[in-house]
Amino acid sequence: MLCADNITLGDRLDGVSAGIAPGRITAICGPNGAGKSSLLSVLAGLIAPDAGAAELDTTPIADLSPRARARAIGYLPQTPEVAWDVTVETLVDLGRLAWRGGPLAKRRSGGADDAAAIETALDAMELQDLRTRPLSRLSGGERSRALMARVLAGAPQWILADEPLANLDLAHQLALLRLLRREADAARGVVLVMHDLALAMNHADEVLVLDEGRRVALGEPETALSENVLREVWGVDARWVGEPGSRALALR
Ligand SMILES: Nc1ncnc2c1ncn2[C@@H]1O[C@H](COP(=O)(O)OP(=O)(O)OP(=O)(O)O)[C@@H](O)[C@H]1O
Repeated sequence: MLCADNITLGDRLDGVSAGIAPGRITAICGPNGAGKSSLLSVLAGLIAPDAGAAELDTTPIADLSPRARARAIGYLPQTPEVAWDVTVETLVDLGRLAWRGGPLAKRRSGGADDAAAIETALDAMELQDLRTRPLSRLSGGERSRALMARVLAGAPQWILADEPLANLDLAHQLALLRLLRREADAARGVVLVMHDLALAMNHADEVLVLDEGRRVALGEPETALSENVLREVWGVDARWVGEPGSRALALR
């Protein structure tokens, strides 16, 4: 269980509590500036809150060693930028760092587990043809897929991804959603910041809605993203059409 316990962070988050279970896809939704990325960063252990705590299976995330945290939680940032212009396969290889022990020389070249995890991640994100390409010569969506492959290569127990679908075309969006569903079915935790409310409605098991740093709703998509919530939080008058699982938003 990944828990936000009364998290406060400046004027970005105001006493947010939420228990997130593994084996499910949880979407974090809300308007621009609502605090979604801030909460995801706190849950990933990248930002220390001013008050409250993020906990993984009752252990404060701040108490985990960097290596234990990196093995448990894979984090995909919102912006697909990378400091070094490495190749796709080098980037994905970096996702294995937390699994390499021993002296530096050994850490530089991975073993069979590393190689298998890297190949699986490259396959999953359809990056084999681009593996030797430097990141500076990729499109935005390709770079996003490479960053997601780095997360997958680490085989984390939890995947925390900030708008992982934003730069992807429709086919790659659906492929990634299928992959994340398989991860959840394998009892891993999947937490996604999502702006596309129809994708959240149709693919998430649970939705946490934030507004102005506060939790507004947490529950099944049909409840957390009800037409009332859309009106109150987003100020949008819309109705859900279609069947559960294939809902679309119609503006009034
Ligand atoms: N590093 C920072 N220091 C201080 N305030 C920040 C920082 N990053 C973001 N903020 C502010 O905190 C609030 C929440 O930002 P956050 O990025 O968490 O929102 P978000 O819900 O992810 O928004 P978006 O949908 O635009 O990505 C915003 O008002 C933002 O201006």
